[in-house]
Amino acid sequence: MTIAGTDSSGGAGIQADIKTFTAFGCYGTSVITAMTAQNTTGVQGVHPSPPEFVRQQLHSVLSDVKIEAIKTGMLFDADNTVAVAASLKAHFGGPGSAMPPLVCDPVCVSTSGHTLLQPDAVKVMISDLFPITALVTPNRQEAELLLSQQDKELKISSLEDMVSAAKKLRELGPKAVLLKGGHIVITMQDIERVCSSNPDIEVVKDALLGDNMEILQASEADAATRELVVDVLHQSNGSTSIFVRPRINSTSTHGTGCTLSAAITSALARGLSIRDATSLATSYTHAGIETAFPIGSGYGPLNHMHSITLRNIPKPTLSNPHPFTRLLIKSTSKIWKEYVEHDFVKQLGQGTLRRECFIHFIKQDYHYLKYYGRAYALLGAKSPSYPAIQAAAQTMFNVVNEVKTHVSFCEQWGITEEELKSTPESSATTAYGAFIIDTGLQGDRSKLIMALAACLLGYGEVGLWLRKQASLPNSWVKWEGNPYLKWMEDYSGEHYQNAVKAGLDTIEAEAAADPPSIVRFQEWVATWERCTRLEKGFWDMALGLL
Ligand SMILES: Cc1ncc(COP(=O)(O)O)c(N)n1
Repeated sequence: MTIAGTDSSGGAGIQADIKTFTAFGCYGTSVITAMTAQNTTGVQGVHPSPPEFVRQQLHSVLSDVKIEAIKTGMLFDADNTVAVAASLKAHFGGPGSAMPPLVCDPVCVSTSGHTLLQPDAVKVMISDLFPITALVTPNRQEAELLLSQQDKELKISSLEDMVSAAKKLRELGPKAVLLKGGHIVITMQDIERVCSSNPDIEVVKDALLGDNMEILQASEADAATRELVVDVLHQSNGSTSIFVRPRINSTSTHGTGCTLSAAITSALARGLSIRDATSLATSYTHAGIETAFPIGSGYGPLNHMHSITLRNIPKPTLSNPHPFTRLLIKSTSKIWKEYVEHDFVKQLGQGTLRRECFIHFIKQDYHYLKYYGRAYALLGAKSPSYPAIQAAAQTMFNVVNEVKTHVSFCEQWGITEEELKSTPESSATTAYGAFIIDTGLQGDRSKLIMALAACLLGYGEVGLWLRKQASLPNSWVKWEGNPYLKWMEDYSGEHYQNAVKAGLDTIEAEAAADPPSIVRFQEWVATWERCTRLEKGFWDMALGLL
C-alpha cells in the first residue's frame, strides 16, 4: 500500500509507486493524501485531501485487503500526517494484527523546489510516524531538515557526514535509516578512507563495480576518482551498510526517491531483509535512470518497466566475452574471492599444505562428485531440447569419468578405492551436495545451472590463478617440485579449461535466450552465492583438520 500524493505527469508519487510495485510482481493499493497538478518542469498546484477522507481510504483498504508492506510519500500537511499515523496505529494496534513494515519517504520538497510537506508537519512526522517506521529514506536536504530540529547549522556534504547523520536520524525513532546520497559526489578514495576508520561498515557494490577475474579475461580500470553515488543504511542493531554505484549524469530523475522507496517496500513485501531490499531497490532504480527515455522538457521520469528483462547484459565482445557471468561474479565478488583465493588454495600453491588436509579434501571430493554427477543427470531431465539434453548428459559422463581419474589420483596418495568408499561423508559435503540437488528439484533449470557453475568455474579460476602466479618472477607459487603439481596441472590444463569454456557458454546462452527479470536475477545470484559459500566451506573443512 502506498500513502502519497498523485503526480499528473505520471513520474513521481502514487503513479511511480504503483508502476514500481507492478514491476516487482506486487499488487498495489493507494491512499491519496493530495493531488498535484505537476509536470516535468515543476509543481503548478496542490489540492490536499481532507484528513477525514484520508482516514476513510485507509479504512476501506485495511478493512478488506491484507497488506504486506506500506510506504508513505507526500503527506503534505500536519493534519494528514496525524490522520495516517492514527489510522495505522488504530488498525494494527490490536492483538494478532502486527504492523507490516512501514517505509517512510519523508518527501518535503520536489526536485523542482516546490514544498510538498508543510513546516509544521515535520514535527508530527517525527513524533507520530517515526516510532512505527521500519525504514525512513531521506535525501540530503530532507535529512538536514529533519535534523534541524536539533541542530539548525547541520550540513551534510561528505560520506563521513552521511554516516554520522544516519546515526542521528535513527535516534529520532525509526528502526532503520537509509540516507540517500544522490546529491553528494563521492569517490572510491572517500569510501576507502571512511571504511579504514570504521572497519565494521559493509560495502555493497553494484554489480557494475568490482574485481577482475582471470577466467573472464578482461580488465576494467576502476579509477579511484570515478564519481559514485553512495546510500548509507544504518539499522537498529548498530550495523551500517553503504550501497555504492556509478553516478549517471541524467535529467531523467523525476520521482527517483518515490521509486526507490516503493521498490524497497515491494521487496520487503516479498520477504527480503531491509539490507537485501535496499540492495535490490538501488539496483532497480539505477537501471530505471539508465534506461529512461526522454519525456517532457524538464526533469523526465525513470523507466519503471525495465525489469521485465535484466538491464544491461551487454553484448559479448572480444574484451568481455562472458558479460552475464561477469555480472554474476561481480555481484558476489567478496565471497567469490574468499573461495578462489582461499588459504587452502594458497598453501596448495606454495606446496606447504599439510598432507592430511589434502587427503581429507580428495576423499570428500570423491563423495561430492556423486551429487555433482546426479545433478547433471537432473539437468538433463529438465532440458528442453536434444542439444541441451546432450550437453547435460555429456557433462554427467565427464564427471563419472573424472571419478576414475580421481580414484587413480587418490591411489598415488596411498588411498585405496575401498578406503574412499568407507570414508564417512563430512557435513560440509552433505550440505553442498544436498543443496545442489534441492535446487534442481525445486524446478527452475536456470537456477540449477547457476548452482553447478560455482564449482566448475571456481576450480577453473583456481587453476588459472595459480598458473599465472607461478609464471611471475619470484612467485610465491611453487610449480616444479610441488607435491600438488598434478592437481594444479589438471585444473589449469586444456581439458578442464575447455569444460569451463563450455560451462561459460551455457550460462551466457541461458541468460541471452531468456533474459531474467531483476527479481529472478537476484534469485540466481542468491543460488550462485550459496554455492560459492558452500565451496568455501568445503575448503574450510579440509583446513579445519589442522
Ligand atoms: C506527488 C509527488 N510526490 C513526490 C514527489 C517528489 O519527487 P521528486 O523529488 O522527484 O520531485 C513529487 N514531485 N510529487
